[in-house]
Amino acid sequence: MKLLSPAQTRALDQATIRAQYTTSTALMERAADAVTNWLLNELLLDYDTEIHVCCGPGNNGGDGLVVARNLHRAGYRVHLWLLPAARHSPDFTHQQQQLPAGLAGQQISPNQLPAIAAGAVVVDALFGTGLSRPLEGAAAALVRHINDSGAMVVAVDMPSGLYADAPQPADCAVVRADFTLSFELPKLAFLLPQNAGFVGDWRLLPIGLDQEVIHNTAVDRFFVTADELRGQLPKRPKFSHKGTFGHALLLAGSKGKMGAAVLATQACLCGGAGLVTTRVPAAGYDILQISAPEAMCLTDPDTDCITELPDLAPYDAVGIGPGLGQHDDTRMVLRQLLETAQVPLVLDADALNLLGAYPDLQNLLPPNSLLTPHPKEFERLVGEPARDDYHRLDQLRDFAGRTRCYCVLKGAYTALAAPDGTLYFNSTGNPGMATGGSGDVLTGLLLALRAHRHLSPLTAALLGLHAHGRAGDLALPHTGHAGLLASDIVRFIGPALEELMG
Ligand SMILES: NC(=O)C1=CN([C@@H]2O[C@H](COP(=O)(O)OP(=O)(O)OC[C@H]3O[C@@H](n4cnc5c(N)ncnc54)[C@H](OP(=O)(O)O)[C@@H]3O)[C@@H](O)[C@H]2O)[C@@H](O)CC1
Ligand SMILES: Nc1ncnc2c1ncn2[C@@H]1O[C@H](COP(=O)(O)OP(=O)(O)O)[C@@H](O)[C@H]1O
Ligand SMILES: [K+]
Repeated sequence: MKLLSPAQTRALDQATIRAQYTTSTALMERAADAVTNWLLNELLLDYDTEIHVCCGPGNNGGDGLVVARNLHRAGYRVHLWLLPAARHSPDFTHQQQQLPAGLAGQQISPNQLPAIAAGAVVVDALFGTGLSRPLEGAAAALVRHINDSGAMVVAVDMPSGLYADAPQPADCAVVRADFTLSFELPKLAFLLPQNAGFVGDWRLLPIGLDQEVIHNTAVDRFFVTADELRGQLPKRPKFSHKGTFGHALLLAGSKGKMGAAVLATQACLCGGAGLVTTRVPAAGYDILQISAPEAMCLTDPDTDCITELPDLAPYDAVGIGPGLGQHDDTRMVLRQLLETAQVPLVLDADALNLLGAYPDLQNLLPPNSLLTPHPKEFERLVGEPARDDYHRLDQLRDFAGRTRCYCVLKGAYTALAAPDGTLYFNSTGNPGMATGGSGDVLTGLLLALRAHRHLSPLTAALLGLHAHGRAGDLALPHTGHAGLLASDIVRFIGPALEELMG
């Protein structure tokens, strides 16, 4: 799915009106009907609930007027509140004229705010994608009043006061919604941790916007869903053998962190690599052979950390980092790997920390390498804290462009930046995956997919991120959030990949 800017959203709106020979009022009614249906069928509003519909002066407010009208006609207890404004959009004015006699909107002011009971539902239709500046005066007062009310808040299209794809200044008033009902496509703002308290749970309501126009709109950011990835993992041919699916080499583990090597190895096996060899310090030999008997184990001469790079000739891809430690000798192994590798690389954890601590190593990164930092590792990698989540995405794009690599930023909605600066956001996963070892599993899975001979670096990365989160989602009903362990994610990698197979 494309993540459009507000200007592109407006253009899409207009193009839909032209392509479907419809009117902007009719489109507004579609949007408002979708919101009304969601309130009735998903939120299960009951007739006793006090509903406050708060409308701004533009088309977001126009949506709100239609929702209020719909609910009023259906017999619900609707209170309609309007913001004072110098100008209203034509569609707002039109919808205001359609209000039934029993539903008069009342204008609010900073010292005349509606009484909202804690058990009420507030429909926030103050501002949507047309927000042009931070809220002040009556709008800011109403937003703070809604936030303090304890009512359930459902935002139409956007929580009012939030920009769709840019940061807002600290301390400005933004609605804290329980649910945000957005039309057709998500907004970038929904995917960023700093906005979680405003957006709440977000849902997409289809309103029949023109698919051809969406298809032809050029964007550099995507929210990647299962529909877009299904079929991208090649089916295994009847006469395939273990040599068909690549031989992966993993360098992982150090004293006290051999489990990371085990998890990444298991994930690489479940990710479909034909053969997996894991290089561990000598102390890891029994651990690895017992816990991952399907993998081959190449021990380092050193007991506790990796000090020598094995011959890379047999391998189709190399992964390095989980539980690796940052010993000086290990750093030399990383340097040698970066200087000599002719096959795809996946770099994680301490390999990234070493790249951060010794930035000259970054100049050696082979193009198309895949790096998988979480935000802290990413900060070490770029050597500068981000001002906010938007700035961090800029840093991610810059890093991918500068190194010509694919760089992940892990979290809920993990982001992937491609060397051309395109951003892809993953749509799977759950908070149960916020547990030690989940990232090691991702590394192993991505390594398997990079060893696959028929996947581009981008497709491998997108499939891996999706399948990792999906495996976590498939594990969840069996484990619950607290009980979900990294090894549970491993167990469901196979089923998650199967869903994506051609
Ligand atoms: N595109 C679609 O797919 C569809 C879109 N639809 C709906 O339309 C919405 C977009 O409508 P929109 O463009 O009229 O903008 P909206 O958010 O109502 O605000 C604009 C008004 O607010 C004002 N204003 C702005 N900032 C302000 C501030 N800080 N403080 C005070 N005032 C401020 C601004 O005034 P101005 O900046 O000109 O002074 C203008 O009057 C979209 O979110 C969705 O709900 C659906 O109906 C159909 C399908
Ligand atoms: N709230 C969440 N929602 C979805 N995925 C999550 C969430 N929290 C963590 N994850 C995923 O779990 C993994 C955690 O990786 P990482 O922080 O490196 O863990 P570790 O270092 O313990 O292995 C990442 O792939 C991340 O996207
Ligand atoms: K809104």
